[in-house]
Amino acid sequence: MLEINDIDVYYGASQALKKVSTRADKGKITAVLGRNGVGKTTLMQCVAGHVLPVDGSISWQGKPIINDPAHLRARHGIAYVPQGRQIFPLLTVQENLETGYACVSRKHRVIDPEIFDLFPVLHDMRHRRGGDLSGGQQQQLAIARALITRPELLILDEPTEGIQPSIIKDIQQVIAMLRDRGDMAILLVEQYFEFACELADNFTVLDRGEVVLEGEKDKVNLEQVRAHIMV
Ligand SMILES: Nc1ncnc2c1ncn2[C@@H]1O[C@H](COP(=O)(O)OP(=O)(O)OP(=O)(O)O)[C@@H](O)[C@H]1O
Repeated sequence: MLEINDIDVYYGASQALKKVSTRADKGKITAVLGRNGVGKTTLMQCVAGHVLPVDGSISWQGKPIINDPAHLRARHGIAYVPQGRQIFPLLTVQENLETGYACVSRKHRVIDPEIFDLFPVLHDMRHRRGGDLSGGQQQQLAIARALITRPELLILDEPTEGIQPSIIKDIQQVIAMLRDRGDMAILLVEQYFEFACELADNFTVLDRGEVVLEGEKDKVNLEQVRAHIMV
């Protein structure tokens, strides 16, 4: 579904990604792992359309998208939950969710009750401001906002960062459930090895902008994967 081949990215003279390739398939989770600053977010931003590689290709559902702007990719089913969540603190939970409407046709501009089934706390807090939510609740809101767009590719950039363990478990269950539905590909950036390991079907491990390990979970050496993300 999503295929990334040999992409190179530069920030000025500094090369952030070197010939990076990976893929994401329907009903599967590809975990992108690596230490701080190795290029994980840059890779996600290339898929979402916020960073333009100088070389290589990205195709989504068989079509090249590298020149498509971010809003078009969102309309074509690619949803990005950025690192740090980036919810709107002064908008209510309901209004934050409604910002996702921009990517969908008029008839789909409703909040699917399933979203509140997945995240009941958001229903209870729907009239509260986003900024009043805990970090974990904000992460749930950011994922829910992405789901409003009915994505077929969900990009999650470090969803466990700064979140208390009980909510991490809830988020893990939701991500597993979305995968198991079988109609969505998921790209998951993580530094928390156990979380990634429980969820991943495939791994892509980056180090200094390069893929140093990749493969299906039952074929890669998990201790090697772990070693690459230990500080
Ligand atoms: N906008 C930018 N301008 C210049 N350099 C950048 C920019 N964004 C990222 N970088 C640099 O590119 C490299 C990769 O950064 P990136 O954020 O993609 O890594 P990461 O693996 O996601 O790190 P983290 O886990 O800390 O989020 C780093 O050296 C970073 O300093």
